[in-house]
Amino acid sequence: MTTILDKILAAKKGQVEQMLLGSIPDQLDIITRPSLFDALYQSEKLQVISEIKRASPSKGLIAEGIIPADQASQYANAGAACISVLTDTPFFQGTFDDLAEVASTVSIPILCKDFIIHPIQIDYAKHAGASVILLIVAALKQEKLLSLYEYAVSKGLEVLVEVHDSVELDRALQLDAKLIGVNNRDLRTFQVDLSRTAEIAASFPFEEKRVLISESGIWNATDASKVANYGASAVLVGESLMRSGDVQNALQSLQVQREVITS
Ligand SMILES: O=P(O)(O)OC[C@@H](O)[C@@H](O)c1c[nH]c2ccccc12
Repeated sequence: MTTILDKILAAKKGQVEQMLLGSIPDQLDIITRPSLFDALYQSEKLQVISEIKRASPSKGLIAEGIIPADQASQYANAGAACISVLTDTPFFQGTFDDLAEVASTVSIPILCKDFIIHPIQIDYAKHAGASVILLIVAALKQEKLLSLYEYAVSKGLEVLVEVHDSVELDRALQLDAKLIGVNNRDLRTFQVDLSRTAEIAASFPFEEKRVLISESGIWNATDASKVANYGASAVLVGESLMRSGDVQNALQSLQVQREVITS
């Protein structure tokens, strides 16, 4: 069965070929951003990574005509730990220009949310001002995953490694990834199930100075408390914040108290 991830990755190969033919845009942003890991590790409150998300394959159009800089300022003012910017165009209607616009507006960490399969995408992310990139374990063979991980680290970037089951968690741990995200959305069926975070948390080595981030399907304080109790340090939230008429209130309601796990 061809999954949405297969389709996205096939399109991404074409985009990378185009990128390789052109030249990388000039580096726009030279500010040093604080470390996302430091903001999350042993935080007493659940932290929020808030996403700029115009559209998605599962939900279609979410927020047409938004201005990324405005949305980003609202997130930062509300106390977001990091802003995630989708840069994939065909499926999510994001761009590297969105990322650059956000980078020139806020000084908190910025995550480039894309389907990275080639180092040139990491160069683009860095040049547009990202301080963190996403690598999706399900999208990459281990050797490729490792080489992209090392390339990003060599460029001074932090890496969020996304997993969806315990086999993938083992692969993330082989890289010695410190920031590990579990996607509650199954990319084959689009079903969201917060107990995915519980599953991963059950075998997550919290005592090893790593943080677990619960991604997708977080709508309210009840959801946030659930994943905080499983052990998540942060949530990655797109749709519910994009649709909210009161970003400050919506975001702050997710910053629930959590129990700090120390070894
Ligand atoms: O809009 P949501 O359900 O709050 O989800 C946000 C984020 O987790 C989701 O956009 C996401 C998680 N992993 C990804 C990988 C690629 C693209 C998108 C994603």
